[in-house]
Amino acid sequence: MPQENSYPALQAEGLTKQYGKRLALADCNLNVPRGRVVGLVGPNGAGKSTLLNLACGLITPTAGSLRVLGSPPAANAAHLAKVGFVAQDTPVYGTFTVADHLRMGAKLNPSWDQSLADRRIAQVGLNLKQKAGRLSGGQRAQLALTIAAAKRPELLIFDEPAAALDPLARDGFMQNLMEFVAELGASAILSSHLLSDVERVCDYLIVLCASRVQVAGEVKDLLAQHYRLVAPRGELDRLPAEVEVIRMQHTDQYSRAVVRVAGALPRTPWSVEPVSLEEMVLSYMTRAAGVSAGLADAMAGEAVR
Ligand SMILES: Nc1ncnc2c1ncn2[C@@H]1O[C@H](COP(=O)(O)OP(=O)(O)OP(=O)(O)O)[C@@H](O)[C@H]1O
Repeated sequence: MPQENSYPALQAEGLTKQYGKRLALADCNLNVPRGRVVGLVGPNGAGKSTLLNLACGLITPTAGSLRVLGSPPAANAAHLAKVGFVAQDTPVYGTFTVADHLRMGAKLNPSWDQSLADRRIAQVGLNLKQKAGRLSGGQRAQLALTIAAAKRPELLIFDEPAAALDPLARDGFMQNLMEFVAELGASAILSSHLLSDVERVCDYLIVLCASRVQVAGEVKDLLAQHYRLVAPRGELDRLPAEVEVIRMQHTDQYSRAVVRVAGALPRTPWSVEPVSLEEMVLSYMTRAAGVSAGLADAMAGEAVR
């Protein structure tokens, strides 16, 4: 039997979720190691919340399997204590004070760390006597993060944690999140539309589009495997088989391709440039959306360099 610590944070095989006839997640395979901060990105309706809700055991799969920290989601009380979840709307009890929330957290969680909770509440300047219903969106998010972290979970799951926050509050929230993860020695998964946040805090990436995992892996490995090729128009039409074209764009004179190569890029006479995380993610999203790159670029008024 492998040691419990050797289990991945998240392992999905053929994971599928349908709501009635609507397919929200289709045949997803994932193997996310522990100790990572995972960015889950994808357009609206891609299936991100569905995947996170499955991981928390709030909903069950239609087919396939999912293991979280080596067990089925929410397998038992001990497993529930290992996972901290902050839902999309950072729900709090409006008539409860901040102190009430901490007391409730302490009662419900056997591994509750009161000193961590007190310290964080003081750091982010929350008033213990204030009713949670009167907190701003950013303060609510900080309270929800504090409660999730004071459980001292092994895995923190956030569904768009910073969506409602202004840039300054978001910056502080992301900083706090990184500190928590480092302090707890935990793994974290956060869904986000904000690729700059993902770039800043995540070392593992999952791109989910049209209900399917388009690409997943360590950010540094993915960035090392993707390139932008620029060549006279038409010259990129016959690339070697080991070069996977993720996105191709054309102008009258030039072609530009974002490609993935598992090993070394074969020698080419063309311009080879690194891609940013944003360009890589957008390339997968465009491919998944089945949008003709030329049409999309024409609509966006984008010029090929
Ligand atoms: N409870 C539900 N009942 C029926 N359909 C649902 C339900 N929840 C989600 N869906 C559908 O499943 C698909 C995936 O939704 P999901 O909320 O997982 O996407 P998402 O990537 O989190 O989107 P967003 O970025 O907009 O939050 C969508 O088509 C959505 O309409």
